[in-house]
Amino acid sequence: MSARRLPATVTLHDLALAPGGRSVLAGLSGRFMPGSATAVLGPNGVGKSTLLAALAGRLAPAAGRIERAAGRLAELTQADAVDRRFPITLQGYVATGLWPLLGAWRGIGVRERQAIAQTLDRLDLGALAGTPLIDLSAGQWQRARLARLWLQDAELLLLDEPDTALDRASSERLDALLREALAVGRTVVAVLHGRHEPPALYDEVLALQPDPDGGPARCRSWGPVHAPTPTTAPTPAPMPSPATPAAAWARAA
Ligand SMILES: Nc1ncnc2c1ncn2[C@@H]1O[C@H](COP(=O)(O)OP(=O)(O)OP(=O)(O)O)[C@@H](O)[C@H]1O
Repeated sequence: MSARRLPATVTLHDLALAPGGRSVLAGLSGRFMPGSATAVLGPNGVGKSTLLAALAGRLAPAAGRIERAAGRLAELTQADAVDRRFPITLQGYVATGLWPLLGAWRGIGVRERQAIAQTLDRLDLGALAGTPLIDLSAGQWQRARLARLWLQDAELLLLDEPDTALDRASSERLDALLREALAVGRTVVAVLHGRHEPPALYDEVLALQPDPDGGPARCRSWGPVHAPTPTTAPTPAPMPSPATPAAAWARAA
């Protein structure tokens, strides 16, 4: 992964989203900073994937706006959103991740072949390079999708359930890749369905909560996973409310 001069910063300004005309999310304001990994948490149907669709530019805001400063994006949609009956090998599929970098007319050269081979190795897919997509297990397919995402070398990584179907070893490989991306200033936003606490590599949590009156969901909290340690605190005061956004979400669930 190459370092880039133009990191991606994404700012939400009073964002409202209404897929299919249904008001799902409203009043969302905040910023995803370069080098940060944000976990988007919240109960089923609250609008996590909808938010990701908007960040990816697949869904226009119903109100407010999304400001994206520089950088390219790569997106991992939910696993079942892609039809893999298309007759192509795993390697051929992963190689399509290079299209945004190569443009329509440049062919794949030696350097690109090396990048593909290295990426397949990093996700333990080298032995499966010639396998048709349809023959992959769920976990192998998820790793193939991650390999394609990784090859895109994008500044903003949008991930919907990145650890779906991954065993422990594969999850660790994914974490290593994401840590590498964060170390060179990439911005990671991941929807983590059914989780109350994000894995360790996430440093920010955006927790969404449904509206009790049936209106659009809103932001419950958005901030660092670990609250800053006070430098001078002789007597710890009782905490009436949760200390971290993740704790807030866990308490609400
Ligand atoms: N195109 C659409 N038309 C109408 N409603 C939609 C559309 N897309 C999403 N929704 C609705 O928006 C709400 C939020 O869906 P979304 O998939 O974003 O939730 P989620 O938080 O990702 O849920 P889960 O954790 O179950 O995947 C749901 O009620 C869903 O039915």
